[in-house]
Amino acid sequence: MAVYTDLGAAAMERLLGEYDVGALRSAKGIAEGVSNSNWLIETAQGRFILTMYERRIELGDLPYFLDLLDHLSAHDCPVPRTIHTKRGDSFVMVDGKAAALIEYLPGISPDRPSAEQAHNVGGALARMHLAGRDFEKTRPNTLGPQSWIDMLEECGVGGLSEIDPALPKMLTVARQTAERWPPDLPQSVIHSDLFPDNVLMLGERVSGMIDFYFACNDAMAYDLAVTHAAWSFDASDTAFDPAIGGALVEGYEAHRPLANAERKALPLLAQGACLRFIASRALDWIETPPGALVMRKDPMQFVRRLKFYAERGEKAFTPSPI
Ligand SMILES: Nc1ncnc2c1ncn2[C@@H]1O[C@H](COP(=O)(O)OP(=O)(O)O)[C@@H](O)[C@H]1O
Ligand SMILES: N[C@@H](CCOP(=O)(O)O)C(=O)O
Repeated sequence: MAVYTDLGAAAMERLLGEYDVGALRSAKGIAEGVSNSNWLIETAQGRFILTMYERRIELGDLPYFLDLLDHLSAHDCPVPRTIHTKRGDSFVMVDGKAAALIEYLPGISPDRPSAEQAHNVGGALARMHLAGRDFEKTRPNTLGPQSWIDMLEECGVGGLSEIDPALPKMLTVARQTAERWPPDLPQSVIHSDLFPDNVLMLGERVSGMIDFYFACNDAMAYDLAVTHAAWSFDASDTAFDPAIGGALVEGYEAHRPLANAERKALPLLAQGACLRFIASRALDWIETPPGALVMRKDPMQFVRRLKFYAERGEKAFTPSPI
């Protein structure tokens, strides 16, 4: 579940009163998600998402994330707009916590994406990268190569091996990958966490890309590699689906063809993407006590994907027509 804060009816009405969205009709907590509290809000004017920022988010980064939604939406990307208060603010403070009202977008996150859906997600990602190039705010990637090493070191060899005996080795792999990390690939705004649960779809069409709270300025090809690693494997992780991976890359390149250096870098970028999720999941695993309300995600899932990318190299990214 992801409603960490109990906002009573009066507090909710007061909060919504800051906005020009009409009278509050209902507010329902949303079960999905792990980081923030989310409510589906209905007012006389329609539906909205209210997000209260609970963990991992620096207040100083909120203008980047929330203005980015407006920028991308104004550039015809399927991204929800930020609703501003009557005073023009993009977020409000409630008992010391920041909260923002976001446009509601229809759609369902796919659990078994089709190749056509993957193709369209690749296209939406490329269009987002193109639209992000003239976004005036910047934010560094705080989850870049050094952070994987830092997070794994924070877990400690003992902590890692308690999760799985194969995990401590990832510290060496992270150091080696960081040393080989390509420094100068073309950059833009990247989502950097475009998992299926952060995409809403209506049939084959992408109706929404959400959860931009890891967005930053970094290599566009890295974002494609993250998305590839997040979408192209079946839930049991036993199989890579070349039709999904191929369609994703092909859909991306229909809008933004990759430069040779980007294409060559993809296998390493995908290994880095795996390390980023291995490290954050391992740290979350250690910091989240068993029995907590939040589901712990398995770091070993991305150890297996990392091995796949190391073995398969460029062949993992060969486009296959849908
Ligand atoms: N703009 C939106 N339109 C429709 N549903 C949304 C929107 N934003 C979030 N949601 C819903 O809320 C859930 C959790 O949102 P998310 O931003 O992914 O939370 P978290 O950061 O906690 O993972 C999503 O799975 C989706 O169902
Ligand atoms: N996609 C990440 C988890 C990020 O959490 P979120 O709740 O902010 O989407 C992973 O799978 O490890």
